[in-house]
Amino acid sequence: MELKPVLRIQQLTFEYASHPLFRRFDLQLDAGITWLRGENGAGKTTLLKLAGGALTPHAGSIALDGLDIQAQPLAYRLRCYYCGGDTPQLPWLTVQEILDLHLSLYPGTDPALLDAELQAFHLLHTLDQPVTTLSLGQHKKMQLSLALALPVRLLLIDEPFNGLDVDAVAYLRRQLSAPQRLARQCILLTSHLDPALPLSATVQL
Ligand SMILES: Nc1ncnc2c1ncn2[C@@H]1O[C@H](COP(=O)(O)OP(=O)(O)OP(=O)(O)O)[C@@H](O)[C@H]1O
Repeated sequence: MELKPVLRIQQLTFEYASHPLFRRFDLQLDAGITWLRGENGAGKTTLLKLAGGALTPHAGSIALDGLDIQAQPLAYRLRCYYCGGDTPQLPWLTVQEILDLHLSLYPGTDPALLDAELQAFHLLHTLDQPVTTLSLGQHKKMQLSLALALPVRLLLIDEPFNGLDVDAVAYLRRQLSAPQRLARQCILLTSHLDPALPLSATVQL
């Protein structure tokens, strides 16, 4: 019996006004980690945003476990999380409020697991701070805590190790390499350096 890919991108076309980036682009990913490589400007972040539903394809289809991103956008997005390291989109919220928002957006998340991730990243003392007062590295750690705790099928992580301190890099590497995680999750990550993780595939743009 043929196994269906977790993520299936078919005939994807997307361009910014001045940049045709993807023309009839195909990609199929199974569970495990895929390293997305490419020079600056190749379109790595754009592809993560397309797969995460933050950008809409101009043509073609993207499906996660058979759920089409355009036909079933809510069901699709419940199954994926995009960790982009961007600045906060709701800057008036505290860290705790951002986390609570995600807990309600993603039913089935174990709050104790999220707490454990926050503890491992030394963020528990920041919960009552406005999210804008986090340092860049702390903000990344907050997003990564969510990435590790949310029960999603597809994890999209832009440059996971950029800006992290040495302990956090080691911790993240251990968590991403856990065999139970690799068996159930499809993780697509970008990195200019070898991520030193157990990879299922490498995709060069
Ligand atoms: N909002 C936008 N409007 C217009 N062009 C954009 C926009 N965002 C990105 N681009 C362009 O699209 C191209 C791909 O950008 P993208 O951020 O996806 O590249 P990348 O491979 O992630 O690069 P890097 O390795 O530098 O992070 C670049 O040429 C960039 O200038």
